[in-house]
Order: sequence, then C-alpha cells, then structure tokens
Amino acid sequence: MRKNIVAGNWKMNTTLQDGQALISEIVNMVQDEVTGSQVEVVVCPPFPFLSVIGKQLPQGGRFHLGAQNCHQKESGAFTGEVSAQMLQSVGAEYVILGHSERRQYFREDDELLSQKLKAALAAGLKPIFCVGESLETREAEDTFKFIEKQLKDGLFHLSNEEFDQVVVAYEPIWAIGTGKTATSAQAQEVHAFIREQIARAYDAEAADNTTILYGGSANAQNARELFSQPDVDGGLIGGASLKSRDFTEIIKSF
Ligand SMILES: O=C(CO)COP(=O)(O)O
Repeated sequence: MRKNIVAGNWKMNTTLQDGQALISEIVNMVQDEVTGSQVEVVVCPPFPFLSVIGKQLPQGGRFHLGAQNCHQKESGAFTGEVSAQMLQSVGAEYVILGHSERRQYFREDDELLSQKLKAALAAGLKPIFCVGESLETREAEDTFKFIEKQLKDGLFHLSNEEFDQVVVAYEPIWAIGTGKTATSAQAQEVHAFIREQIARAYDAEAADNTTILYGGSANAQNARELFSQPDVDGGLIGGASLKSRDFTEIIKSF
C-alpha cells in the first residue's frame, strides 16, 4: 500500500555511541513534534548497530528499522557477509538495495541485485530499490531510457505479490551528497515516469500502490517542496539523516 516514508540512510557513518545519541534525539523530537501525519520513519544504520538501534525505536509506531545491504545467499561460507534472514532476525523490516554507491564501488549489477531482491523478499524484508542516472546520462538526455532499463533488468522480474512489498527510490547520482538537489519538477517528472513503467509492467493498481521516494541532497529546506509533488511519496535521506534537527524537520515536511 502506498505510504509516506522518510528513510534515513546513515551509510558508513557514526560510532555506536554517536548513533545511539542521534536516535534518542530523533525519537524524542519526533514524538514531541510530529503529530497527525501518518509518515513512516525508517532508520538504516550500519550492520553492527542494527540490533541496538532497533531496540531504541518505539515499538508499534511510526519507526521502523532498515539495513543498507544484504547478501544474496541464505547462509554459508561467505566470510564477512550478512544475509537477509540475519537482518530479519535482529528486527530489520526494510533493506536498501541497488544504491548507486553499491552499484559503483562494489560492482553490483542487475543480475546480482535481482538475486538480492529475491533473498530479501524470501526473508520477509521490504526492499527499498534504488535507481538513478549519472550527470552524463542526464546531459545526454538519456535519463528515461536509463531508468527504464534499470527497472526492467533489476526489478520487473518480480511477481505481482513480490512487487507489492517493494519501495522504489529515485536517487539521481549527480544529486547524492553534492548539495545539488533535483528540482521538484525534475523529481516529479521521473517519479511519474517510474509509476508509468510500473503500470505497464504490472497494472495501474500496482503503480498507484507503490511508494516512490526521492533521494539526493534532500534537506530541511527543500523537503516540503519535493514532498508536495503528486508522485513523490517521501525521501531517502543521507547527510541530513545524521542531524537530529534536520531529519526531524524533514519528517515534519508532510
Ligand atoms: O544517497 C542518499 C540516500 O541513500 C542521499 O544522500 P544525501 O542525502 O547525502 O545526498
């Protein structure tokens, strides 16, 4: 079902102690200040903190725990890796897959991401599947073609039932960590396009029910404008999710 979600991707930041202090501030501020709106908050700390941070989140409310990656296999001799089932067992409900940093630095391609998606879904996790073009692709006016291919090759192999569990995040690479946010019109244009592709691959109902988040230099100043767009259902926030006041303001932007 389509929801409003603000997700914080901490990436490889904080110590456990700093992360605990951050989340306790966020929880307090959100509980004091965010009233009425149904926005769901997903916190995605690094693997070693998941269990501890998860326990700090008020249960049964708007807060949910997410991970930033998972391995494609259920278990076995894969030293240093973390399975979807492990994440589920420590309380994660979501997992980010296909982030451009993983595609770029860890060479995750559509084939591997398809396997990771299957593994996440089999473990009962909800994937937050990221797509997004580089500056070069945008300047060559190939954005739509590129996004269409990422969706087709990485995501649309899922069955209707599987796809129901997926949140899509549009993260233009040129906007990530750069301070260059997509304008609300640029975001809306691509979000509407993604929804159209979902309607084609599945049906209108699936398209209407899919939550599509925007990510890339979203902050307390621009969130309201971005979230006011009809096809922008929330944000996947990097840098600003590490500052309790900024993150709370973004949550309040609905
Ligand atoms: O990559 C992002 C979230 O996954 C966005 O990062 P920034 O908000 O730091 O640009």
